[in-house]
Amino acid sequence: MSRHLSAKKGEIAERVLLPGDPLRAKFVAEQFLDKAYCYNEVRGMYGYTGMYKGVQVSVQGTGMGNPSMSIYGTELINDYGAKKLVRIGTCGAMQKELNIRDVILAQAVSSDSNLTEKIFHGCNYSPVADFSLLIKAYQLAQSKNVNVFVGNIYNSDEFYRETLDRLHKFMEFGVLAVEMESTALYTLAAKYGVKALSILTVGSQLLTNESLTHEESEKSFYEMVEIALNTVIDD
Ligand SMILES: O=P(O)(O)O[C@H]1O[C@H](CO)[C@@H](O)[C@H]1O
Ligand SMILES: O=c1cc[nH]c(=O)[nH]1
Repeated sequence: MSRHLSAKKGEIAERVLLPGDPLRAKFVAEQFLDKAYCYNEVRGMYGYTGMYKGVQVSVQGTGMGNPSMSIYGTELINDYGAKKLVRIGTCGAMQKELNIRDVILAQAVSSDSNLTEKIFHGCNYSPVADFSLLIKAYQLAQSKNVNVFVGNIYNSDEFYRETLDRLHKFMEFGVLAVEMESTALYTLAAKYGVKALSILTVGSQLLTNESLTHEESEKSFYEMVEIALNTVIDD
């Protein structure tokens, strides 16, 4: 057991998928994993372990935002020995060529969070994806003809913003999309010497105000989840 997870030692796999929404964890376990069992219900943050193509994989909800991701990520790595962590999230698209349901691989993360400044004594730090996971996910996406984009994303501590100025500045510099957990994930992975990648499905297009409903969202994750699972089981 850890502070926020009730799994016993050995109940969580070294390969873990990380959706923000705990119900997405349940959905992935039910739709994609064999012999899945729920190892965590603490705070309703569901976590499951099962088998995918004969390999043990876990899927753990992380909640929203860097602080919540930091808690679950730290415990998964430190208390349970997670080695490959792949976020399966949603994001808001910030470039016009991106459409709802497109898939983004977050190569690098820009942020308005001061999480890394605190760690690095006021200096900038660039959280980046693990290259071996990134290239594998990209090749899988290409082989399945998924509309995939690779690049810089915007990690934010705000969902509802006082001003759109910062968002527009990131758009101007080609940043693909906004989400709320990848700074914490990539920075933790670097700290502990494990592998991490964020794969995101476009759930809303900020330039047109189009967005998926909750019901539509669930069905839109198949491509992202298949890419994530096949990436994480690869050695
Ligand atoms: O769909 P998830 O993985 O939660 O990701 C995105 O959705 C949430 C905001 O609605 C934030 O957590 C953001 O990062
Ligand atoms: O974090 C997020 C996710 C989707 N859309 C946003 O505007 N922000």
